[in-house]
Amino acid sequence: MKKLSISMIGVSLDLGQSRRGVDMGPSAIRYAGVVDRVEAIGHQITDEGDIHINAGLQAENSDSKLKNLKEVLETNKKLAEKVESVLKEDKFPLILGGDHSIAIGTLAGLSTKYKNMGVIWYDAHADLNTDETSPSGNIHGMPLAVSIGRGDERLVNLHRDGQKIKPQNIVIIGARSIDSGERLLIKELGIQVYTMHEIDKYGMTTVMQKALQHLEGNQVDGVHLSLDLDALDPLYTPGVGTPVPGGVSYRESHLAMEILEESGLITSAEFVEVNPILDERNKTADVAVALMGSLFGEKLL
Ligand SMILES: NC(=[NH2+])NCCC[C@H](N)C(=O)O
Ligand SMILES: [Mn+2]
Ligand SMILES: [Mn+2]
Repeated sequence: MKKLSISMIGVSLDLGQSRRGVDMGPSAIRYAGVVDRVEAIGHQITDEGDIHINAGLQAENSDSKLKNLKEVLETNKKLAEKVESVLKEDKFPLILGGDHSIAIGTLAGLSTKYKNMGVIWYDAHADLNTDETSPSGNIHGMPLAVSIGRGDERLVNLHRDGQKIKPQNIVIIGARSIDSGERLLIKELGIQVYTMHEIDKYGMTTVMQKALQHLEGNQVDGVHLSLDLDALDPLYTPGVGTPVPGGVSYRESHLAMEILEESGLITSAEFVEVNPILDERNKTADVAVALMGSLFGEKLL
């Protein structure tokens, strides 16, 4: 496997959703041993520290359609700049969340280099809501919509104006909680979604192969993995704010990461939604680091 030079960026933001604590995710993932794990495979990794915002505990604005918009914008702007600068040094960006709203900044930063980027969205949710369709007003349910140019223009135009990724370059894997507005958008744009149904029916190997074939068919110039720990069954990852039963297993997730690694297509990754307050003895961060092991080329033999 190719030796990478990885830049790890923590984003301690929990204001894209309503349950506090996911801002401590980067710290939990560090304690779970990410640096040693990745170095043992033979990669070089630099910890760039955290991007954070000093919002105190007051922030949540409960009846807004875009909760904590100001803080989410500010944090994502900083993240997009950081990702852009890491790419200029030819490093592999590895982003630790934080809630999933940080994908807005990640994808904006990545879009400065990759003009036809593929995205694998490994998640129980589609995160395709806009402020108009969201049942919660939580921005962590909106990052994919924002990145294809839908929703509030302050979010859509973050870092660079307009669309950052093409809807046909998105593959969602593991979905099992999709809101009605998201369902309409998926149908309207023909976004590829492999729900739990397809994973159960065809198996993870077939699903991942189809996902990668689809992206290769589109001649993508890079592939970003955005992995929300709630894609896994809460049995394995209890430390997430929006758990949904009936999820992907631990083994299936390792298999998915191994197939991504074998493809050699992944050019950046983020692991989000680890909430240590809701977790059991850092189990969820441990799973995140184990999956990073497989993604970066750890082998059983
Ligand atoms: N990244 C996540 N965990 N997103 C959960 C989104 C839940 C729901 N669809 C919403 O919009 O509020
Ligand atoms: Mn999710
Ligand atoms: Mn998500």
